[in-house]
Amino acid sequence: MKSVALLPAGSVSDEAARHFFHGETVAWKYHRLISDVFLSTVNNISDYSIIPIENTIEGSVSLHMDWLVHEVDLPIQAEWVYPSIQNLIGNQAEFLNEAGQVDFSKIKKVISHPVAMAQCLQFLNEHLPQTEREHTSSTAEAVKMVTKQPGQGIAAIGTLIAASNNGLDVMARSITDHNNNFTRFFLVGSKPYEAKQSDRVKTSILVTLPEDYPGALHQVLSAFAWRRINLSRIESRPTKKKLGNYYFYIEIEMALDTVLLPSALQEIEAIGCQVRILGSYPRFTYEQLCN
Ligand SMILES: O=C(O)C(=O)C[C@]1(C(=O)O)C=C[C@@H](O)C=C1
Repeated sequence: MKSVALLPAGSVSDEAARHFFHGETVAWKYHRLISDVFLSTVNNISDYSIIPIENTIEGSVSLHMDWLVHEVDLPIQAEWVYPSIQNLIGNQAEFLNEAGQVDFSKIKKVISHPVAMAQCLQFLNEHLPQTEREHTSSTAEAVKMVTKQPGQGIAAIGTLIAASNNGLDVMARSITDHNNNFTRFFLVGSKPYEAKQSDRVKTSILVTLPEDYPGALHQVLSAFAWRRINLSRIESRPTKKKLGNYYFYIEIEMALDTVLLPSALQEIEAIGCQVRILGSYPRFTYEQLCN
């Protein structure tokens, strides 16, 4: 049986994990903090960790990217996407007006994970413009905190499962800025994930340029361009060693052992760049996992 570390029960990660591992027997290891999710696999307590890495509305989850790159050396073994559906959750009785309807102006504070909150800004700005906002380590943690502080006027943004697990009401459903809101998850760990196959394979690399000289990034990209290798994402992030020094995180739409890719990477190393392979892994669409 596989053991898998992830954010708490009722988080979006939990929903996404159950969708990905549907039909497999898994021992779930829940952790409050993403650092502990990573460390569980680093310390061989779990086979894999589940990491939310990118969101349609919010973009990269920087804290998680930084852990993946700077703090651990855990290869990416799979990628999948899952819809992030967020809801406004609380004890409805606290916020009713005389007509028996929920009056959002009675809410004193809204709490949630910063990425989840950022996905609901239009709703918050329209319905709760003056309300204090506070961040938590996950959406599940936010919903749990509401039950620990009854009568304080606190509402949380989180999943339907978290509302039902904690006996709370859903006061507004599906409040993200648009409905086509997905989060991309990585499965990381040292064991290859072989239970499901996909014909779509990706490779993630980090490229560090030797120094800041004109055309350096152009040279890197041209190694892929003339070989007609498709890139699906490129992002610069600070190396954290010197202000103004960056590495490039690049996702390539092919497996590492595909004919042209090793020579492209050799060419990039030959111009003085450092290349680190973060993983070559199957990717699964939402629809693929639903079938
Ligand atoms: O807090 C949760 O529910 C999480 O699973 C974390 C997380 C994230 O870090 O991106 C995952 C998906 C949602 O987009 C919002 C938050």
